[in-house]
Amino acid sequence: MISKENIQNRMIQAVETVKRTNPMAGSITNSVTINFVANAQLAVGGSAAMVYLPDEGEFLAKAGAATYINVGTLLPVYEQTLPRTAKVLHDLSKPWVLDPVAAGFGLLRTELLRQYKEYKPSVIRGNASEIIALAGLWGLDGSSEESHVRGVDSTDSVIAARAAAVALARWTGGAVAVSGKTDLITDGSVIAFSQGGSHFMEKITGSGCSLGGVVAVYATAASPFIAALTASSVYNLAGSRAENEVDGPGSFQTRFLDELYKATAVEIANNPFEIEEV
Ligand SMILES: Nc1ncnc2c1ncn2[C@@H]1O[C@H](COP(=O)(O)OP(=O)(O)O)[C@@H](O)[C@H]1O
Ligand SMILES: Cc1ncsc1CCOP(=O)(O)O
Ligand SMILES: [Mg+2]
Repeated sequence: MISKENIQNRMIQAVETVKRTNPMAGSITNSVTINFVANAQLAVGGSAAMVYLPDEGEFLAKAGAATYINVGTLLPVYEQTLPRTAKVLHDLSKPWVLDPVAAGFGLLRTELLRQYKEYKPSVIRGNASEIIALAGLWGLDGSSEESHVRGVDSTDSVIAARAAAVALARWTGGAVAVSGKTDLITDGSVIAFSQGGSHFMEKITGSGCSLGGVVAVYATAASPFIAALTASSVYNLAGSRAENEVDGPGSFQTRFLDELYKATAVEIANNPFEIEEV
C-alpha cells in the first residue's frame, strides 16, 4: 500500500504547483453557488471560468487543464451542453470532476447522469446519498444500499456509501470523494478518511459544490485520488480554523475563504487523515 508520507509529499507538490501556475479549471455548475465555486477556486490559487452553452462547454473542455461539471440546477440547454462537454473530456482524456447533485431526483438529471457512466469522470464528488444513488443508477456493486435522496443535502452516513464509492472508483479508474463530518476518499484500492471541517459547513450552501470546483483545480496538477484528498484536506483545515473565529454561517463563509487562501502546502498535507486498504 502507498505510504502516508508518499501521499503527503504528493499533496504538497499539488498545492505548490497550483499556487505557482494558476491553472484554469472551467465549470458548468449550478446557479445557486456559482459565485462561491469561483471564489474558492481562486482562493486556492486556480483560475475560474463558468459557461452554460454547448459549444462553450466544448471549448472550455479543450482549453482548461481540468473541468468541473455540477448538475445542481438543470436547464433545457444542459441536455446538449453536459453530454457534449463530457464527450470531449473523455475523448481527450482530460481530467474532470462530476458532482452528481441530487442524483435520483427528476427525469432529466437521471438521464444525464446515466449517460455519464460511459464518460468516466476522473473524480466523482458528492455527499453520501448522491454517491449511493449514482452507483445504483449505474448498476454497480455496492449499490445495494438504498439512497434516501430528498434534495441536495445528504440523509445517509458517509460510511453507508463506502461500497458504492469503491465500486464507482473501480468503474471509472479514477477517484471518489464522499463528503460529510468525516470525508471518505478512494481510488478503489485505498481509502483515506479526512478529518476536520465545521458544522457551519452544513449551514452554508455551496460547501460541497465549491469543494468539487477545488478538486478540479488540484486535478490539473495531481492524480484524481491526490486531487480529491488534497481538496478535502484544505476544506477540513479551513473549516476548522474558520469555526474558531466566527459565531454564525454568514461570517463563517467569509472567514472560510480567507482560510482557504492562507493554508500552506505543508499545513494541508498535515491535516489529519487515516488510510486503509480496501
Ligand atoms: N458536520 C460536519 N462537520 C465537519 N465538516 C463537515 C460537516 N458536514 C459537512 N462538512 C464538510 O463540508 C464540505 C461539504 O460537504 P457536504 O456538506 O457533505 O456536501 P454537500 O454540500 O454536497 O452536501 C466537506 O468539506 C465536508 O467535509
Ligand atoms: C440548494 C441547491 N439547490 C440546487 S443546487 C443547490 C446548491 C447545493 O450546494 P451544496 O451541495 O454544495 O450544499
Ligand atoms: Mg452537494
